[in-house]
Amino acid sequence: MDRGTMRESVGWASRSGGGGGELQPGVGTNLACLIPLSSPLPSEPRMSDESPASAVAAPPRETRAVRLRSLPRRTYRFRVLGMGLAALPLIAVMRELDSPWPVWAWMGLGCFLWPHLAYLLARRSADPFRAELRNFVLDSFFAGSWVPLMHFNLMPSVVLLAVVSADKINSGIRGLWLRSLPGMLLAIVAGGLLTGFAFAPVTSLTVMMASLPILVIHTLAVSLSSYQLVRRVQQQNLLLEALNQRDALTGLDSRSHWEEQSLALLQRHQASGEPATLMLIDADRFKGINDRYGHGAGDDVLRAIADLLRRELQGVGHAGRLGGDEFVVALPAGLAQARDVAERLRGAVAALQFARTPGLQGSVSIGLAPAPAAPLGLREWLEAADRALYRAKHDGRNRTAGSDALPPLDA
Ligand SMILES: Nc1nc2c(ncn2[C@@H]2O[C@H](COP(=O)(O)OP(=O)(O)OP(=O)(O)O)[C@@H](O)[C@H]2O)c(=O)[nH]1
Repeated sequence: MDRGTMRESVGWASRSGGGGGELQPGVGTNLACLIPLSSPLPSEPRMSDESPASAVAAPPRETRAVRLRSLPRRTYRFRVLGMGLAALPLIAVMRELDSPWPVWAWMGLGCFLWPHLAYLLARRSADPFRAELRNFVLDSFFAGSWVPLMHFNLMPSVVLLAVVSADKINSGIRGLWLRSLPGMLLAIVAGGLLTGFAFAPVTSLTVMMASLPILVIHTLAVSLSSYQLVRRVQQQNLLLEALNQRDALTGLDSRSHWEEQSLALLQRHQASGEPATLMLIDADRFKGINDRYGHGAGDDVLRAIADLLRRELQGVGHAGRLGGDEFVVALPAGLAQARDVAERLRGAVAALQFARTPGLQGSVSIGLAPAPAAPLGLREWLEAADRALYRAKHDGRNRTAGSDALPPLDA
């Protein structure tokens, strides 16, 4: 390995390089879905690709498939409820207008039949998610058509249009609101032509009362769903943060988390003289272990080294995996104490036995460097430890060496 190659990125880049959404619609509060769905709806694949959240691992295919299949079922009861509530102001206005039977039939179709029909259509579709999107657009069409049929009665018209629009936006599905707009406008114009654009905007107290349930329940449902979404995002952020701080294979600090912790130690050292030594640990001839015993056995060795590190450190210092077969520890200790720790660790690694891989033996080389004085930083500290590690490798491996500013340590 070329130890002369210094690393980048806060001073370093891993030598071996190893070790290293979609926008989830938050709610189904469509007029058809007044109550938030218990879990986020899956979004369209194309949309998810564009979303910044797609950087986060997408759910496994099976989970997505199950969600897609279950979407119509989850939407169904909310569509039944939402359309049912919309029927209240509609009936109140139609009674006042003494509407003809086709208007009643249209209301009955939209409010009471459509939710069941939509469910059947989506369930029978080869692509239930897209079928549900079409259903959402048709929900808007119904809402739009009811406005002229109510002769533009102000309060229920505004409530229905606002609710149905808010639901599209609130669904989190990009473009859904815009896509449903033409259908809604078309329905308003078509209904207007049928009624001769009859205009009676004054809302009676009865109609106002009948409009309240959908208004109140919708507002509460949107608030609740937003609350749930925010909570879920908060929890996922915490989870992501925790994952970012850990190396997946060994459970030690991830590189970035280790850098944060160690920088703090270095700063304390430079501010108050707190002792600090860096320990850079590299598995010897690790490529050979992989080649001979397989990557699984190599992983076992890395995990075992990490376990020994944890046991040795007992929570003192910051141990991380820089990447590949390289570990690093920032110890709040002087060089002599750090050397003791390093030697114990080295001996323990050399004595490792692997039940699953008899004959497998590992060893590590370790470079030590005391913390540099200001203004030198983490980069320089790591470089000093890297030079020491280079010497340990060069002198035959399975040994500990001090940085070039120090007298060499015995193996
Ligand atoms: N099993 C396993 N191998 C890894 C992992 N990450 C990197 N490696 C391998 O670790 C090896 C590291 O080899 P090098 O550091 O280049 O050299 P080496 O064989 O250890 O030799 P010296 O360090 O000079 O003693 C490479 O073959 C990588 O493919 C990992 O997470 N698991």
